[in-house]
Amino acid sequence: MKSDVATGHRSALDVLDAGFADPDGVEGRMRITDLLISVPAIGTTKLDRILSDLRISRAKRIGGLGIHQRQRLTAFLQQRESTNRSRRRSRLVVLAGPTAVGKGTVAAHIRDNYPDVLLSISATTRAPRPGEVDGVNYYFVDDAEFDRLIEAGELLEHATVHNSFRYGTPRSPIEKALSEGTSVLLEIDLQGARQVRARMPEATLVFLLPPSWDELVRRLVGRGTEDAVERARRLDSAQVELAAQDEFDFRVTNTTVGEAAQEVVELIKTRGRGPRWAHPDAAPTAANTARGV
Ligand SMILES: Nc1nc2c(ncn2[C@@H]2O[C@H](COP(=O)(O)OP(=O)(O)O)[C@@H](O)[C@H]2O)c(=O)[nH]1
Ligand SMILES: Nc1ncnc2c1ncn2[C@@H]1O[C@H](COP(=O)(O)OP(=O)(O)O)[C@@H](O)[C@H]1O
Repeated sequence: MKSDVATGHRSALDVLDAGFADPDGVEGRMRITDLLISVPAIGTTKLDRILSDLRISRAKRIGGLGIHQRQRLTAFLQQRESTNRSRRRSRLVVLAGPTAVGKGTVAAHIRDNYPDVLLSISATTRAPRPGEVDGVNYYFVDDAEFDRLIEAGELLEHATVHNSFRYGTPRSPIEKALSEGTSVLLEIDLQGARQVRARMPEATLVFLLPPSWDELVRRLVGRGTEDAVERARRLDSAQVELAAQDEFDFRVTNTTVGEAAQEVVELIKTRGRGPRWAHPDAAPTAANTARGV
């Protein structure tokens, strides 16, 4: 664990400024090596490389730096602080759950009402439905293009869903958004959620639950997009999918779309990671954990 005794809980930039202002004071006499080692994620290995890049010798103290060395060190620490700030703010959140629970509906509500969250647009080999727009709902591609995306490493995850078409998450828009401090929501199936967990353990996984089994069946029938045989098949997989809910960090019940969307957005904005690391208050509450499903 890093000790911040040397910097007294202040940021390294504050200590640097104090050292420049008073070269003979405590900060001015502080060694550059001690200052840099107090910065999170800088260890002895990185230290030498950073000092060499900044063209500062190990023996230097803050007060003894030349003007150009000061400028280079200040720019380096500013850049580091701003990168850390954006990393802290942005989250990758995966929303999954059984068929017809309302994943698409809740995700669309978030896209339309919370513009600061980026809803990832998947690539798929299925044909567009009436009203669906390429590049808005999905990137509609053929099998050859899907193979190319996989081979080029352009998909963060991909899976064949409901035994029929292939779906995958384009990697680069997500990496760009996260590096700019924008949170990203993926609405994907269970296989995809597991792949994301394996590849990006820092992602937050949210499982959307129906208020009851009967309501799930009503929604599937009410949507009217599958025939009776396909509905029966999907309900079988829904049983299997519901059994996986404990793999997820949080569970949100989709009783009303607006409230479920709001709960997901609150998880995006306030929870960095799952309960393994989060504050105890972050544990799912009785209110958002469905019973008897
Ligand atoms: N693994 C994975 N699943 C996805 C992706 N995009 C969508 N899905 C899932 O594919 C399933 C089918 O979605 P869709 O074609 O919109 O059909 P619908 O759910 O029957 O309306 C849903 O369970 C989505 O969560 C993706 O990029 N990766
Ligand atoms: N909170 C809700 N209350 C009532 N109906 C809902 C709710 N959320 C979604 N639905 C309806 O349930 C059906 C399935 O939703 P959909 O978003 O297509 O599910 P999924 O993407 O999980 O397969 C749709 O007809 C949708 O309008």
